Amino acid sequence: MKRKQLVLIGNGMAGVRCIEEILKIDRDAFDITIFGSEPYPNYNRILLSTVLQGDTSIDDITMNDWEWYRKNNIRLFVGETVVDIDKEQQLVRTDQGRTVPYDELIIATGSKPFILPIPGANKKGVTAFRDIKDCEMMMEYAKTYKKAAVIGGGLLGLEAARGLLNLGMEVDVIHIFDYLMERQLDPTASKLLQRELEKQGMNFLLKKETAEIFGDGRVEGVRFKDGTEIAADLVVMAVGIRPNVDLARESGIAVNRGIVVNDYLETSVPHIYAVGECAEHRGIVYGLVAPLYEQGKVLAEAVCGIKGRPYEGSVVSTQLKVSGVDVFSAGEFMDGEGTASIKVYDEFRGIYKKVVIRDGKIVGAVLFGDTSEGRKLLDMINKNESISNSFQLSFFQSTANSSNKSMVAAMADTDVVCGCNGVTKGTICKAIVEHGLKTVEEVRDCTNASRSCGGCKGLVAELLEYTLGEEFDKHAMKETVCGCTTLSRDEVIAEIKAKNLKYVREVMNVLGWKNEEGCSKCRPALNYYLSMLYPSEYVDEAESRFVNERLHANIQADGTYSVVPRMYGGVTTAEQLRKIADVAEKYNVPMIKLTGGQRIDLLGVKKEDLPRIWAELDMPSGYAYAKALRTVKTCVGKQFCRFGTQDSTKLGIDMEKKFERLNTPHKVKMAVSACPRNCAESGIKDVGIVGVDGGWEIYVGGNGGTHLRAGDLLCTVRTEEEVIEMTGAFLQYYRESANYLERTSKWVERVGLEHIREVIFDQETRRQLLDRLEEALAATKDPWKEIVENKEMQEKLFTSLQVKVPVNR
Ligand SMILES: Cc1cc2nc3c(=O)[nH]c(=O)nc-3n(C[C@H](O)[C@H](O)[C@H](O)COP(=O)(O)OP(=O)(O)OC[C@H]3O[C@@H](n4cnc5c(N)ncnc54)[C@H](O)[C@@H]3O)c2cc1C
Ligand SMILES: NC(=O)c1ccc[n+]([C@@H]2O[C@H](COP(=O)([O-])OP(=O)(O)OC[C@H]3O[C@@H](n4cnc5c(N)ncnc54)[C@H](O)[C@@H]3O)[C@@H](O)[C@H]2O)c1
Ligand code: SF4
Ligand code: FES
Repeated sequence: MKRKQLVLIGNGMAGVRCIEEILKIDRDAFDITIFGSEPYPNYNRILLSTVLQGDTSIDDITMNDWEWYRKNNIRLFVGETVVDIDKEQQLVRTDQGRTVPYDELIIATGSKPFILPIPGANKKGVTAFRDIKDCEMMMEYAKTYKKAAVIGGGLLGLEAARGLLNLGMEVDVIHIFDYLMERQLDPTASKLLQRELEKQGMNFLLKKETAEIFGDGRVEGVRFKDGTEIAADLVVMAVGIRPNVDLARESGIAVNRGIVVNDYLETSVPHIYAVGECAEHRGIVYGLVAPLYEQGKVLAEAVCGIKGRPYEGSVVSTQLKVSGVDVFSAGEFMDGEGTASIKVYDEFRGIYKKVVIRDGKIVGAVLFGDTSEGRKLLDMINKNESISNSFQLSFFQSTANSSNKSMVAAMADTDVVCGCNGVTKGTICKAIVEHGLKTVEEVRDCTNASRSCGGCKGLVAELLEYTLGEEFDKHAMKETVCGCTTLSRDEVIAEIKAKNLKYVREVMNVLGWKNEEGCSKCRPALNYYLSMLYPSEYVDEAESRFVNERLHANIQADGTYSVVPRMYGGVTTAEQLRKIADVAEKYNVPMIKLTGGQRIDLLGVKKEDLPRIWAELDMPSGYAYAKALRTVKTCVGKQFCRFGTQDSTKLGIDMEKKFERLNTPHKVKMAVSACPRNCAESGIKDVGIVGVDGGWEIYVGGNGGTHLRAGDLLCTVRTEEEVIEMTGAFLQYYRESANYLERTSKWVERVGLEHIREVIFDQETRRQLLDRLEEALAATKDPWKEIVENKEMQEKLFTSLQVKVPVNR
């Protein structure tokens, strides 16, 4: 039988979850096509706050990697926007001129951030906080600028403000009301929250209405309606969202605030459904994932022809993702006509709890300082439970004893543990026992619990401990390579050595990978570990690499690439500059830019032009895309600078020539300055060299990125040869003992400087490290040259159009 055509518009959290539910019901019912305007596979938008706060990286928030789409035979078009729905012919058209027919169509276009219509709102330096692009822009700005203003003291504004503080900025939060988060908190809880956030370093401007954002081209400040103003280099607008309904409205589908849907998520047009933040159900548009996932479940059944349980609306609860702050809010949290409330306020410990009661039933709650009862309260609201005397007693008692250690034991099987995904204690415990789950990641992959905001991870871990007893510690405390295995990095490496495994697939097969294809986390990691262990015999598996490394160029936001040729020590010649200029002119390169690492970057290059450009440049790859040595930045040094005590340029060039092309767990940046004035910024590099009288200081583990860290002084040596020797031993030890994707800054902190010193100061160990380093260096080749000389590789990599491999910067 011919499969029906299912099209999803919007590759976001709600739409893709609905597709997952459909696949669970009947994986063969549809040919599925998904369009997404953003250039990524489905990612966890919620965790952008965590990315900005520095607790996770953009690379780690992918929810469904490219492989998932491939395995489920889903045609995915990213960076492509649907611009028209022809409901008569049942077709969608995209901005790339593509036309796709549908039998069933799901609209999941989410929301657009609301941008205040005030003068200056389009200035450089003003951003919303909605997607990866916004998040990256803020992280980039924080490297250069100091003062941030966040407009909007709601959930998003406060999470953004915390992130910007973590990035080293001074943050003013501008809020229109006289207390924060008025949509979730009552004034008492809000004031406690404000006090806590002020302690963390936020500054609040309450009851302020923004009139204008001023600045000459770029943002310089914010002016208010009362005539006052503040300075700002970055302005983040977090004043709410608006459902993204233009496409539906223009296509003649009934739209109110959102796309109007019934209890089966059907719109006014047959065969067209809407789900997520773009949908309006019974007059309500939701902006949190829990209700959107509930909608997705009902819609999946409806699309598959099962008219089961209808969607009847949700009671929402929220928690703020700011460390050190526990706030919870659910349902009707403000006192009103016909309600009474119970309040507990422990001013000394900063704990406030309130439940709102109507007709003897709990209809809402606000908790601050101790949110352990949040889930229980939400459950009671959802189940319409009457308030009992025992509840009242426990409500008062738990303030005095707010430990939730024994909480999981006391929970009923029907109690919800993961609010975002609606997963109960009973479901989790059953899955742990039936599937032999041992880690939080395994529980997540099996039940979805903890897959969204991650706020329930602690409870899931406690449930594991409760269910597994002693067995838990052994497994769960260990960081596994990824969810495909229960083995840690060290265990995998030990097994590879012991069993003499030589290929990525072999490792996955022999070590019992749960997902036989692996995932975007483990495949590049295994590829690296194998190349590190067998440098001269291992054949690199390009398909296990991220797209940048596979194509030897950095993919840009618009799908073009950048080309950075190697310029040893940041030194160039007239001849090289002429070649670069010629190439840039011939291939219409839209931007030529100097990088922070003293290189020249040709931006906006078409993929198919890459091999010709490399051939014509005839310069080595600058590895600006790789987990390898990127650049050695140098200061002018004693040759020209009157303060210079050493020849930093020569040493920088020597170091770059020595270590170029060396594969490392993450990118490595170096710098050489010829005196402590440190013009090459040696203090914030993975390896930073500083000239001092009679020698060189070697600093390690510095980082100038999101996690700013000054390098630690490893040692002081006399000669350039010793610098290269110590650096080589340090790099090799890092290669051998760091986790894949662990920067030296994190690695040095994890293993400790003293330990690194003990290892590399020991002469015999150092000699062995250097021998292994030489073996690895001997096996490297310049990748650009290799491709220029190999027509088959050019054909395979640069002329086929669809390369869908993981992106990682
Ligand atoms: C920083 C941040 C933190 C958050 N934290 C939480 C939290 O802690 N808890 C919580 O529950 N919720 C949180 N949210 C809200 C949550 O992320 C959203 O509710 C959820 O992502 C909405 O899912 P959606 O699929 O409806 O929309 P989206 O995830 O926005 O997906 C819609 C997608 O459709 C694409 N699209 C739009 N129009 C078209 C078109 N015409 N053609 C093709 N593609 C199109 C968009 O580009 C977008 O990628 C947070 C949101 C942000 C921004
Ligand atoms: N932890 C979480 O659950 C979480 C975190 C981030 C975002 N989100 C979701 O993302 C969406 C967007 O969040 P949001 O905080 O932007 O929306 P929101 O509507 O919840 O809050 C916006 C806030 O901005 C304030 N505001 C409006 N106009 C203003 C102005 N001119 N000046 C100053 N303040 C003004 C409002 O009073 C309100 O408190 C929401 O759906 C939210 O639920 C949830
Ligand atoms: S670091 Fe010292 S030697 Fe190098 S350029 Fe700066 S002042 Fe001159
Ligand atoms: S509560 Fe958000 S992921 Fe479980």
